[in-house]
Amino acid sequence: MATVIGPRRTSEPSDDDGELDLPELEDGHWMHHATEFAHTSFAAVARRLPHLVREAVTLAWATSRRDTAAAIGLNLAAGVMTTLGLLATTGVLRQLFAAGPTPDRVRAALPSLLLAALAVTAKGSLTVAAGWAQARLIPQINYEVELRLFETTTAVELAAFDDAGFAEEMDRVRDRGMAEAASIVDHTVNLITGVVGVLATAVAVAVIQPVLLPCLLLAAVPEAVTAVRMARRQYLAMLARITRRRRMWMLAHLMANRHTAAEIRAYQMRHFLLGEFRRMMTVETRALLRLARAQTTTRAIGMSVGGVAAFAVYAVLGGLLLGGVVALAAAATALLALQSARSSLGIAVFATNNLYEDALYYQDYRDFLDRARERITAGEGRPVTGFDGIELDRVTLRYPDTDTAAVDEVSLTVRRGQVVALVGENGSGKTTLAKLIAGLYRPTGGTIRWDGVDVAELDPAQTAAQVAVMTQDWWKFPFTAGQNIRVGRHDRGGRPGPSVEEAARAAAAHDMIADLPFGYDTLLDREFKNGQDLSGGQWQRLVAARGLYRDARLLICDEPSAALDARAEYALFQHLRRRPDRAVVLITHRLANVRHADQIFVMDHGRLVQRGNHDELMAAGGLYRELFELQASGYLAGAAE
Ligand SMILES: Nc1ncnc2c1ncn2[C@@H]1O[C@H](COP(=O)(O)OP(=O)(O)OP(=O)(O)O)[C@@H](O)[C@H]1O
Repeated sequence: MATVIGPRRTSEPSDDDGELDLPELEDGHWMHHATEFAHTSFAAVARRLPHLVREAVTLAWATSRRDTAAAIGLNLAAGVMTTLGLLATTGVLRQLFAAGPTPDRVRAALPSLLLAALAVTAKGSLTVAAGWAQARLIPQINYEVELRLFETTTAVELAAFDDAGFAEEMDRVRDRGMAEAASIVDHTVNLITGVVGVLATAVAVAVIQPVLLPCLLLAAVPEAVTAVRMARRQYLAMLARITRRRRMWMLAHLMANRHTAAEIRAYQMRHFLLGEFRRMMTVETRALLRLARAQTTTRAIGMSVGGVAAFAVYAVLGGLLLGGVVALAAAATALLALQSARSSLGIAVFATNNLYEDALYYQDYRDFLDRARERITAGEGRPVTGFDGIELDRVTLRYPDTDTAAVDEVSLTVRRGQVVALVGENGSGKTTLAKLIAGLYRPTGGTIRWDGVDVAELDPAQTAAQVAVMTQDWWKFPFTAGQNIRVGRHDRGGRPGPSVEEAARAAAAHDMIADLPFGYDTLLDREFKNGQDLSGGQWQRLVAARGLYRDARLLICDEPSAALDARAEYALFQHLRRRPDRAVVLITHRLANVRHADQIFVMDHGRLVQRGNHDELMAAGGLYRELFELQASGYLAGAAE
C-alpha cells in the first residue's frame, strides 16, 4: 500500500485558509525537511517501525539500563504467562466437555484450573511490575532529553539565532519534539506489550488448532490501517498550522504579559491585538474543524470494515466447528484467545499509531540537534594566555538573507592599555563590529587576529574568557541582585578580581542595591513572591557592575550609559578609563564621553570612514565633527541664553 497524504504545495490553492488569507505568514525554510519526511509513503513508514523501536530502546537503555531491561523482560514473562493461561484453560474446558459424571469432570479439571489461576495471577503481577519500570523511565528520559537540547542551544554560535528557520525549529522542538522522546519509549514498551500479547495468544492458538491463526490476522488489519491513517493526517495538519500557531502564541504572550501591559494600554493597542488574534483564530478553528471531519470519516469507515471483519471471523469459526475441523473445547478457547488477542492488538495498534506520530515529532528533535550541533564552534584550538591586541583586517559581516554588509571591509587595531571608541549614526554597524571584536560573530570576510594569531585557530572558550561585553540590549535575568552581578564570572574560583560589592560600587549600583528589601539577595523578578523590579537606569547599573565584575582584558561597552543619570554616568566612566592591563572598546552616541579616547573609529553604512583622536577628527572635519557639533550646539545654545 503506498498511500501518500502530503501537504499541499505552495502553488496549489489553499482551502485551509478559506477566504481568509494570511499572506504575511510564510512557512520557514525548515518546513522543507518536515514536508520531505511527511511525503514518505505508508509502506515506508511500516518499514521504519523496527528502526523506531530500536531508536526508542537505545534511548531508554542510555537513560536507565535497569528500568529498560525490567520493562521489556517483565512484559516478555507476562506473555509466557498468557500462553500458559490459555493452554491451561483449554485443558479445563476439555475436561469439562468430556463424557462422564459432573463431579468427576470437575475433579479432573482441577489441576488445569489451578495452573490457569496461577498463570493469570503471575501475569497480573508481572504486568504491574513492568508498568512500574515503564513509569520510572519516563521522567528520567524527559530530563535527559531536555538537558541535551539546552546543552546544544546554549552552545550554538550566536549567528544561528539570526536565522529565522533556526528559531522556528527550536520553538517547534521545545513545543512538541522534546516531549515526544519519553512518549516514543512509552509507546514502544506498550507496542512490545501488545505484540507479546498477540504472539503469546498466537502460540496458544497454534498449539490448540493452527487453522484458527488467520482469523487473528483478519480481525486486526482494518483497525491498524485506520489508526495509521489518522495519525498521519494529524501530523500533516500540525505541519500546515505551525507558523500560524507560533503567531498566535506570540500574540497571546503579548496580551497576557506584565512587561507589555503598559505599552499596550498607552497605545490603546488592545483592539488591534484582539483583532489580529481573532483573524488567526478564525483560520485556525476552520482548519481544526476540517481535520475533525476528516478524522471522523476515516474512523467511521475503519469501524465499518472492522465490524465486517469480526463477522467474517465468527462465520469462519462456526463453519470449522460444524465441519468438525475444530473441537468444541478448542473453539471455545479460540473465542477467549480472540478476545485476548483483540485487546493485545488494540494496545499494539494504539501504540503503533502513537509511536509513528510521536516519532515524526521526535525526528524533528533529532534533526534539530544534528543541525544545531553543526553550528557549535569546535572547542579545540591553540590556547590563549592573555591579550596584547586585536587586529581586524578587511573584516566583513553580512547577516543571513541580507543584501548589504552590516560591517564592510573594516580594518583596525585595538591594543591593551587603550580606550577606543566606535561612533556613528544608527544602523552604521557599531554593535555588529563590537560583536565581531568580542568573538560573538565570525566574520563572513577578512581576518581577525588575536595577538597576531587568526582567531579561527584559537580555542574560542579561552578567547571568550578574556572578553566582557556590556550589551546594548541586555536581558533582565530573573535572579537576585547579587547573582545578576556574579553571573558575569560565575566560575571565578580563586581568581583575583573585584568583589561583587566593589563592582557594584564602581557602577554606582551599590547604594541602590543596599536599599532593596533584601539587599543583594533581593530577587529581581516581580513574577515571584517578594520579587522586585528596577528602573531602566538601575538595571543598566547592574549590567555595568556585571561587566566590571568579569574583570576581563578586553572590555566592550555598547551604550553603557544610555539609561544612566549624569551622576551614575560620571561614576561609570571614571572606571572605564585607561588601564595598562586591559583595553576598552566603547560605543556611545554621547560624544562628550569619547573625547579622551585614544582612537575614535567613525562608522557609516558599515564602513570605517574616519579614525583618529578627538582633536585630529575635529581638525579634519567630516562626519565626526558634524555629529559632535550638532550635539554640542544643544548645550552651547542653552549656555548662551
Ligand atoms: N541580527 C541581525 N540580523 C540582520 N540584520 C541586522 C541584525 N542586527 C543588525 N542588523 C542590521 O545591521 C545594520 C547595522 O546594525 P548595528 O546594530 O550594528 O548598528 P549600530 O550602529 O549599532 O546602530 P545603533 O546606533 O542604532 O545601535 C543595520 O542595518 C541593522 O538593521
